[in-house]
Order: sequence, then structure tokens, then C-alpha cells
Amino acid sequence: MPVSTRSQLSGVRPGEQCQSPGRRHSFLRNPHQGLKEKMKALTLLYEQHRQPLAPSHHPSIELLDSNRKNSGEDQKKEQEVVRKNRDRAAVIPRKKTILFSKNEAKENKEPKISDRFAAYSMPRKVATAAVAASRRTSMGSVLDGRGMMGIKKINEELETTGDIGSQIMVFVRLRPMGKKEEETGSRTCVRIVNKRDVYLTEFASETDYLRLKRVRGRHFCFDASFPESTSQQEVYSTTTAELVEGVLRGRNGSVFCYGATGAGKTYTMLGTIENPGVMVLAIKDLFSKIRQRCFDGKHSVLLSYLEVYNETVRDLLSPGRPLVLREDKQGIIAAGLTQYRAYSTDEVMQLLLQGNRNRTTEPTRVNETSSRSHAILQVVAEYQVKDSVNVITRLGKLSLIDLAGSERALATDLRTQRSIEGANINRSLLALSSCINALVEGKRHIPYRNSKLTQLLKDSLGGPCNTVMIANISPSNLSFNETQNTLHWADRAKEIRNKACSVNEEAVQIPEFETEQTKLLLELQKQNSELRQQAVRLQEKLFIAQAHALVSNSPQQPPPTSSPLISTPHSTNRKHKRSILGGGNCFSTPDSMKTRTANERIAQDLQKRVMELETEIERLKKEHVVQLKQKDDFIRGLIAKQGEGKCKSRVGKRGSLLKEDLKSPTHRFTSPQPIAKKRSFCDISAANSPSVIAANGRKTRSHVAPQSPSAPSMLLPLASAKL
Ligand SMILES: Nc1ncnc2c1ncn2[C@@H]1O[C@H](COP(=O)(O)OP(=O)(O)OP(=O)(O)O)[C@@H](O)[C@H]1O
Repeated sequence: MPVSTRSQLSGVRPGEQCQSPGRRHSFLRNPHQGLKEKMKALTLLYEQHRQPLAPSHHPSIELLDSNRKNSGEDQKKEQEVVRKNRDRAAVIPRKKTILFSKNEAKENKEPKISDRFAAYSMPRKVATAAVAASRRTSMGSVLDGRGMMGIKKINEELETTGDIGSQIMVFVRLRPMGKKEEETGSRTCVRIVNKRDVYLTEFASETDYLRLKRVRGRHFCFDASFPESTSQQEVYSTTTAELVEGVLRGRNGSVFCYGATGAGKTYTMLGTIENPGVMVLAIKDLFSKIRQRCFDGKHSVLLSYLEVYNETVRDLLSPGRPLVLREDKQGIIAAGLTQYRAYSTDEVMQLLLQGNRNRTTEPTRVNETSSRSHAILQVVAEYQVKDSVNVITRLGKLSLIDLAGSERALATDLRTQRSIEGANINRSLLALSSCINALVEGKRHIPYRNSKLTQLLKDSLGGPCNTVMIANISPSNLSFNETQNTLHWADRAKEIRNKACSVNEEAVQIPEFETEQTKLLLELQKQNSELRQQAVRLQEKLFIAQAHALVSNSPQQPPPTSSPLISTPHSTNRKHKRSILGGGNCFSTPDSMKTRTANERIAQDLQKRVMELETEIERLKKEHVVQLKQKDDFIRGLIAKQGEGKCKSRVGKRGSLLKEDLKSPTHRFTSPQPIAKKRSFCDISAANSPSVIAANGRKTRSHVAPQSPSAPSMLLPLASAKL
């Protein structure tokens, strides 16, 4: 959908143009003369419309001049205007183009409230779907509290209804102005108000006569918008915390950062060591929440990290050959992707650092360490919770995606690696925009297959998943086109409605009549483990006693009996030969005789004790075996009963998983390929093969370190597809 057209921007109504055809001809004959006349006409028109339009000030206009000092009365008036506008938010067309008169632009750069000419271009496309309508209603500043609570609400709805479709939550994050941008005298063209509304202003160029130095503005409204001062934690808690909560309830979630190169996507996703981003904070949160809730302490968190570079999928944790995408019942998977079992946040951080070092980056004119690939971190969490009667296994997948930024193809004769990269990035982002369009328009066929990126995002866009999109934008007026384009697609994405979000959980309900038996079963299992521990303790005691016996007898005499560990079938009957230097030598004194007798007595006692303990262990072992057998039979019986009453007792449902999958949780986490590559974290460093990277001629980076500020943007809108 084009943002605006010249006819819209002219500020002259079509009817009025028709009234003066002669003048129009004179414009064509002498453009300068025409320009002057046009300016006069516009000034006249402005004067005529000034009064009627005065009450309909747009909030963006007030916000254009941040330094303006208002008198108390002015402030009151403005507050009133803002309040009115808020109230009207539900009925104001979402897409607006605001035109300011030339004089305003010239005199103040930013117009005054009292001297303002604003005209709204009507939205090109009236929203068709009811979803879109409801969404627009929700865009009012405080109309329904959607926004920060949105995902929570969706989750609550899911809680009650089980299955509903969910909308994509769309957030905008404005990054601070970079040093280089400041040095080149960029002006701020974006303002965020009420942590929701984004006002974009286009300052026309001094030499752009055709545009008559008008200042154009647009207004967007998102679930939440973050000004430049927003902390990483705030971004995480508003955008992703609820999604993590959903994952812990067995719902898949996806967060993806979208925007032009240098707009702050990687900063938002990964952050720095001092200011970790969404990926790190989400995993930290996930770990702490799992530990709090996990009923039996057994949980697993599996990680995989891949990149899509030049339309090939690569494993970032174990670089090697490109991976092949396959589709199965669980969705699209990268065959052979390494999955690491992580046990702590620190480990995850290390993995991310490791993976990011392998990520392809190149310096661009905007960003020193521009990501040239789309990176996807997938975290699969499984754990068990227990309510009054059920033990529920929950499985959730969180995908965190840092998309590559777009870059204008440089006018160069050479078809360099960079231009190929750029073309591929744009191709995949274009494919993404086509998918967004198709989803918004409710088409049956969504062209996910057009690129690897969209194939991988199939679950997240329109799939059964809670999805969050964070659109990153730059404040610089030099990046106006990119910012406008990003905001446009973010605005469009709001209208996507994902499929009903299924819950990956298995609840085994214990029926009334079986509750007692289950308790008994648990009790028996507890007793079993206690008996095992007791047996181990006895064994230890026995060893200690034998050790004592050995110490007390040696070197005078060999141990009376061998340890059970070293005993042979005949050891107990063996007669020990006495050494000459051992006991009973010819130099024995009465004292030594006494000592020897005492020692022998002790040894005999100990032998007796050992024998007793051995008998006791044998008895316990036998008892234990019998008890285990009984309990096994009992458990088998219970399982058989549960199997019979499965239809009645099964209360949970599995969205995408099969019953067989549950038997082997690890199987579910992995691709259909065997988890041959599953390794411990220690293997990672060995697994890296920088040579592979070098061979491919790609540069990789060690991100997670403060980056130098960006240079002015030279980028074009990333996808100029028709809306
Ligand atoms: N919210 C922020 N606060 C402070 N600095 C930021 C913020 N967002 C981005 N930056 C800085 O801006 C620069 C560019 O950010 P980043 O690398 O995240 O951009 P990007 O959108 O990922 O770019 P590309 O698509 O080219 O990889 C970095 O130096 C980063 O530190």
C-alpha cells in the first residue's frame, strides 16, 4: 500500500484545481511563475481553512517542537487537544498524512499550534476484516488496556477457551541517535508519546521546490512503543515476559526483531554484556520460572541457534555444512541441527556468545557490525507440574529471531559478495512481506516457501503460536524512508491473526477411585528408594568394619576372612598360612602374647560382626527383591488400569505431539534426524571450525560488546512491495 501520493500531498482539492484550468496551463508554461502563483494560492487556501481546521490539531504537531516552552494556558489547551484526540483515536483513520504549510516550515521548522494547517489523507484501504476493526478500536490510548496486558489476556482466554486464534503483538523500539548521526546534523523525525503512539515527521529538503518545504507527518499506534531511554529489562518485560509464561504453559512463542540495518535489532535481541537483551533475559526468566514450578525437579531446556545466510541455513553452535529444511508433523525443522541441553543461564550466555561469533557480519555504512544473516534461537523447555490430582508434562518452544537489516543495493559495477548478500536479505524480507500481506488479506495460500526465512517463520506467522514483533527504528531524519517502511510493515503485521494456539501438555488425571492407589504407589516408591539407600548404608558399614578388621590384624596376621568383594568361592574355607615373622614367633613375650590374644579377640568380634552384617544384607536383599517384584506387579496393574480408563481420565490434550513422542522427550525436541549431534557444552569449543567460515569467505563476529554508533543511513525501504 503506497504511503501517500502526490495528489494527496498537494493540499489542493481536486475540485479547486479544476476551477482554474488557465492557471494550471500557466504553471506548465513557466514553472517558476507557476510556483509563485501556486504558493500564493496555497497561502490563500491556508488562510481560508485556518479557522475551521484549528480544533483538529494532530498530536504529532504539538510534539514536533520539543523545545517549545508553553505558557500555562497553551499547555492547558494542548492537554485538552491531546485528550480530545485520544478520545477520537478509535474513529480517526489510522494512516494519516499531515501537511503543514510552507510558511510554517520556513519560519519555525516546527509549526506552532495556533498557526497550523493540517489535512488528513484518508486511508487508502478501509479495513475489511472484523479483526482489523477490533484491532483499530484497541489502538485508542486506553480503550481496552491491550498492549502490555495483551498477551496475558490472550493466555487467559486460552486458559478458559482452550483454543483461540491470537493476534501478533506489535511493538516499536526507537534507538538513541548515534554519534555519527549527531555529527552530520541529523534531526529527530520520530516522537513517541504515551508509550504507544509513534509520530513520524518528514522534513522536506530546502532544495525540494516541488514539495514546497512542507512538513509531512504520520501517526501510528502500536501495542506499546519504547522511546530511546527504555531499558532492556523494560523491553523484555513488556514484550516477551508473558510469552515466556505462555511457553511454560505449553504454548509456543516467537519474538522477532524487524527493521532497517543499524536500527537496533541485534541490540534488542542480544544486547551487550552489561545490558543483555531479550534472548538472555528470556532464558534467565525461563530457568528461574521452571525451577520454581517444576514438581519433580526434572526439566530439560534444549537450545539450538541457526542463521539463514544467502538462502542457506547454518548451525551457529556447530558450524559445518548447510542444513536442509524439512517439514514434518511438528512443523519445519532443520535436519541435523545441533541441540544443546543447557543447565544454567551462564551456559546459555556462553552458547549465545559462541553462536554469535559464528554469525556472518559485515560493516555497512550504517552499522560497523551489521548482521548479514537472520539468526534464530530456539529454546525448548519441558518440565512437569502437579496440581491436586494431575501430573502434567508441559512442553513449550520459544523462538527468538534477529532478522538481518535491509540495505540499499549500492550503485556499483561489481557484483560483490555484499550485493549478493543484500539481494538475498531483501529477497527473504520481501518474501516475509508477501506472507504478511497474504495473511492480512486472509488468502488461503501463504507463500511461505518463497524463502528459507519464511519457511522457518511459518510457525510464528499465522501458525499456532503467540507472536511478538519488535520493530526497531532510528530517530534520524536521514533514515526517514527506512523508518516509515518499518512502521508501515509493523502496522500491517498488527492485522495478522495467528491460528488457534494449541497447548503442548499431557495431563494424566488420576480418577477418584484410583487416588488412594496412586498415593499408595507413591508411598511404595518412596519406601523403595529408602530401602535402597538403607542397603547402600549397610554396605558402607560393612566395608568400614572390614577395613577395621584388616587394620587390626595386619601385619601380625592376615585378615581372617576376605572381603566379599575379593572373596573367591573357597575363600571362607581357606586356611591361612602363618608367617614366621607373623604371630607365634619364638621371641614372644607374655606382654606381646596378651596383646596378641586381645587382638585376636577383637578380630574374632569383628569377624562375627562382619558375618552378621553379611547375613543381614543378604536378608535385606532378598526382602528387597521380593518387595520390588510385588511393587512392580502392582505398578504394572495400575498402568494397565489407567490404560483402560485412558479415554475417561485423559484431560489434557496435545496439540502437535503424539503420544509416542512423550515416551522419549528428547525425541520431541529434535529433528527427525537422530540426535547424533547432541553434545555437551564442553564439546562446543572443539566443534567450531573457523576454517569453514574462512573457507566460505564470511566474516563472523563476537558481538555482545558495545558497538560504535551508527553512521547515517543510505538505505532504501527494505521492501517496496505494493500494499
Ligand atoms: N536501544 C539502544 N540503546 C543504545 N544503543 C543502541 C540501541 N539500539 C541500538 N544501539 C546501537 O546502535 C548500533 C546498531 O545496532 P544493531 O547492531 O543492534 O543494529 P541492527 O538493527 O542489528 O543492524 P543490522 O541489521 O545491520 O545488524 C549498535 O552500535 C548498538 O549498540
